[in-house]
Amino acid sequence: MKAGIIGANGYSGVELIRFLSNHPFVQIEMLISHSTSGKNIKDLYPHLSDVCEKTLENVDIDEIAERTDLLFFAVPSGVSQSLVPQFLKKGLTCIDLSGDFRLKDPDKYTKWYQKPPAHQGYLQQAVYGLPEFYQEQIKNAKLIANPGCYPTAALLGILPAVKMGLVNFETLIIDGKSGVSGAGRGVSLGSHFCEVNENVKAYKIGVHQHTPEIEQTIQDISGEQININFTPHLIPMTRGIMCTIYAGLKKPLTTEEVVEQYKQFYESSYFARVREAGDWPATKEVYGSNYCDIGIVSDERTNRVMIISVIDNVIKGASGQAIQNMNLIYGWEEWTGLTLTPVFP
Ligand SMILES: NC(=O)C1=CN([C@@H]2O[C@H](COP(=O)(O)OP(=O)(O)OC[C@H]3O[C@@H](n4cnc5c(N)ncnc54)[C@H](OP(=O)(O)O)[C@@H]3O)[C@@H](O)[C@H]2O)C=CC1
Ligand SMILES: CC(=O)N[C@@H](CCC(=O)OP(=O)(O)O)C(=O)O
Repeated sequence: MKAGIIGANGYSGVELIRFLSNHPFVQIEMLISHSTSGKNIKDLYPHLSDVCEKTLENVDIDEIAERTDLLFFAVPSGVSQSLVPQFLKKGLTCIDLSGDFRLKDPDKYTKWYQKPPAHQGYLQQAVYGLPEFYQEQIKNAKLIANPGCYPTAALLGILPAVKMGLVNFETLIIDGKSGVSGAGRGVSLGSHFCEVNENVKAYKIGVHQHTPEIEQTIQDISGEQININFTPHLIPMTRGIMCTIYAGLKKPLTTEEVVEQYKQFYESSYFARVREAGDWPATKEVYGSNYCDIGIVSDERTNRVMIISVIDNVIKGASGQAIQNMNLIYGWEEWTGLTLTPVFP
C-alpha cells in the first residue's frame, strides 16, 4: 500500500514518517509540503538520515491521486477541509489529523475554531478515529477524523465510566496538561523557551476547541446532553499529556471496584493499560509509545472518582493513532508497526 503525507515537515508529519518507515505493509510514496518542497526531509530533520531521505513535493492533486492509495493530512485546521474533498472524490482514503472533520455540527466548528466549517456532507461522512470505541465504523471508513490530543487522553479516561453508567455527567471536570510539542513546530511567543521554562500556564480556559469534541463524544456514547469544564495547561516538557478527570459517582464504589471494571472494559484493547489500585501513571511511562495509561482513585469521602490518563501527544494523540486507524481500515492487526516500548528514563 502506498501512502503520502501532506504536512510531512511538521512534528506529526515526521512522526508519521518514523512509524511508516517501520511498517511492514506500507511504502511511503510521497512527502508533501507547500513551503519546503524541493528540499530533502533529512536536511530538515537529520534524525531521518538513512531512514527516509525523500525529497518533499508540492501539492499536485492529480499526481498525488495517481501515486498514492492513502493520504495523511498533518496540516492545521482550516487547511485540511480545502484539500481532503479533492482526494476523496478521486477515491483515496484520507486520515485527517486536524480538527476540521471532528465536529458533526458546523455551527460548533465556527464557534470554537473561529473559521468557516467543512461542507456538512463530509462532516457526516467522517468517522471519529478513536479505535477503542469506534472500531467497527473505522474499518469501513474512507475519511477518518483523527481525535485531538487532549480529547484522546480525556475520553479514554472517562468513556468507560460513561458507558458503564458509573458517573454523573453534570459534575464532570477535566484538567489537562500538555507538553509544548502539542503546539507544533511553528515558533510563537507562547512556545518560546523563556515563556515556557520553569513555568506552568493555564490557557484558553472555557474556550478551548477540544471542549465540544469531548462533549460530542460523551453525548454520542451516553445519549445524554452534557457540558464539561475543561482547563488546559502548558507545562515545560517536550512531549506528553496528562488529563485528570473528576466525576461524581452514581453510587459508592471502592477504588478496587472501579479499577476492576476498567480492567475488564479494556481487556481486549491493546493500547489502553489500566493501573492497579494505588498506582498512578506519569507521562514518561508512555513517552514515545502509542499507549494510554489510566490510573483510578475513588474518594469515598467526596463520592467522586478521579481518573488520571496519560498519552504521548504526538503518538496516541496524533500520528500513532492515525496509524492505528489505517491498520483497522486495511484489516491489519491494530498494533502493526506500533509495538514500541515507551522510552524511559
Ligand atoms: N502536535 C501534536 O501533538 C498534535 C497535532 N495535531 C494536529 O495535527 C496537525 C499538524 O500538527 P503539527 O504537526 O503539530 O503542526 P506543525 O506546525 O509542526 O506542522 C504543520 C504542517 O502543516 C503545514 N501547513 C501549514 N500551513 C499550511 C497551508 N496553508 N497549506 C498546506 N500546508 C500547511 C506545514 O507545512 P509547510 O511548512 O509546508 O507550510 C507543516 O508541515 C494540526 O492540525 C494539529 O492540530 C493533533 C493532535 C496532536
Ligand atoms: C500545547 C498546545 O498548544 N496544544 C494545542 C493542541 C492543538 C491541536 O492539537 O489542534 P487541533 O485543534 O487540530 O486538535 C492547543 O491547545 O491548541
